[in-house]
Amino acid sequence: MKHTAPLLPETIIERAKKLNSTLISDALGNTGSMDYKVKPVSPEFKVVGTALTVDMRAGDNLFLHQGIYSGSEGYVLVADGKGHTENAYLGELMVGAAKAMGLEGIVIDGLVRDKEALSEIGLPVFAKGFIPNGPFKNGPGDINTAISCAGVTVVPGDLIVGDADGVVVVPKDKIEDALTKAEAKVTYEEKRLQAIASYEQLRKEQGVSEEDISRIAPDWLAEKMKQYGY
Ligand SMILES: O=C([O-])CC(=O)C(=O)O
Ligand SMILES: [Mg+2]
Repeated sequence: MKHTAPLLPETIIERAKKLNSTLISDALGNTGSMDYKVKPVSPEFKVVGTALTVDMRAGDNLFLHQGIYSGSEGYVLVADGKGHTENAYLGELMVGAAKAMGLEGIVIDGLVRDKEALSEIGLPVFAKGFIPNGPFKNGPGDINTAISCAGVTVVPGDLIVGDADGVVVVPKDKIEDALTKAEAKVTYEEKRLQAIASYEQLRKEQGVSEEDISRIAPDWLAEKMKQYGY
């Protein structure tokens, strides 16, 4: 049995909660996202926390059960279900237990069941879809080892950020840099949103001409388009 990685500092978690999956992926150079099929069971679900990993045999959730009772507040269970599509890895009982244990959420490369109950319980669960078939419970599997989950490497202790767009994994040694870059992107995007809104107002109230395009288009566009003769 391997030890659970220490929780990421609360300052890191609070900063990440003010961001979202897309800003963080931008900060990682358009990387970090799990397969696009991994989505929240309910679109309003969001999760930020420290990865606690589970490796499972395809279609078998024995180690996911154990993982739930190894967890506590601050951790997101990230389980490699090998993209298996014939059995669900969890349902309302396990999600209820995970919530009772204080876990922040569960991310699975695979399917789940009891969709309506999962939406009501409210613990953010991210998965590739739903199927009524239940899982086997024989193992083998592992807890707190490096896994590959839906196309991304997850090491225990990594930062997990999930929302309506999907799930992004930030390797431990890149967290500080990624958060700093994502925070700078927030400032940039706020300015862009303002420019876009002012242009719309100007167009409706006074009308605009071709020169006014520089008021709405991003600064880098004209320079990049020169090579194409624009
Ligand atoms: O059978 C299982 O292990 C999963 C399940 O149905 C539940 O959590 O409700
Ligand atoms: Mg059940």
